[in-house]
Amino acid sequence: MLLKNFRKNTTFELIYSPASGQGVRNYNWGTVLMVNATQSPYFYTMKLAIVAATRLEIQPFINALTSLATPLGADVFQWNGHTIAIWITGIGPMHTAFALGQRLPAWQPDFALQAGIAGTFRHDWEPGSVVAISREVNGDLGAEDNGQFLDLFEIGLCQPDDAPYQEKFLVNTFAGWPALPAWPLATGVTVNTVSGSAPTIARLETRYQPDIESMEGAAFHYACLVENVPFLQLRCISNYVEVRDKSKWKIGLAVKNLNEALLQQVQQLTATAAHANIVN
Ligand SMILES: O=C(O)c1cccc(C(=O)CC[C@H]2O[C@@H](n3cnc4c(=O)[nH]cnc43)[C@H](O)[C@@H]2O)c1
Repeated sequence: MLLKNFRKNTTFELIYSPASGQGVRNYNWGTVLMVNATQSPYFYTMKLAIVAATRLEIQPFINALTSLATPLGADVFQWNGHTIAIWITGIGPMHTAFALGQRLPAWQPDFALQAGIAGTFRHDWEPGSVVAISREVNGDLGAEDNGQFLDLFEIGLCQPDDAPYQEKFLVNTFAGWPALPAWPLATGVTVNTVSGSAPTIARLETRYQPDIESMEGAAFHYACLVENVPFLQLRCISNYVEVRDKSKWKIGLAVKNLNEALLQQVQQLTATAAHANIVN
């Protein structure tokens, strides 16, 4: 939140609650602050991290930012007084976890937003549809036992409710996010290997009832939950999870729709926060 040039005894509705900073960090959304001229002014700008596995997936968004915002450096922009950083992590959970493990604690963003294309298990969902992921599960972290897959929890190396897991899932409650996402909510499963055989697909569906498959979602949820950063994962469906036929993937459509949704979400976030700049 940025409060500036306020008049004596002005009240402000807290429109944006930062995850970091000082002074107002413990207030909730909707809190009305009374600020008087004897108090030090609080200057808050939102720090937003946009996370993607590949640059290709969010290139249209980066192009839009380049024309609408002020570049502050490589992959860092200023928009409506807020700082937006683009973090390209690489494909898969390992690359994503390492990148976020380095960057989240170092930069401490107020919000993190992951955007990417994904496969869907739901044959009634259309390629090009955008969803927000409400919970994630690791799909291939465990052991094979004589042809049967056992996940970490079934082996007993982890308890289903060991923090930050909730019954095996990495749940986004959207706590700290300004509003519930405008897109349908979906369950995501994260894999190292894109599922492309009937037994693997059946195993994942039976165990976890996922709607969406990606290669980074669980790592993003895990990192944000551990670092206590409010987060949102947006995915746009590029393909069905089925026996691999890349010729059927609608990557162009998925990237287009993903980037429209991403721009809309970021505009909403920055505009809401910018509202705090308005001085009466
Ligand atoms: O051409 C290939 O064989 C190939 C193999 C693995 C991945 C790719 C990608 O282009 C995926 C990039 C990116 O997209 C996400 N994604 C998209 N569809 C799926 C899916 O069905 N299952 C898992 N991940 C998917 C993923 O998050 C990657 O980052 C191409």
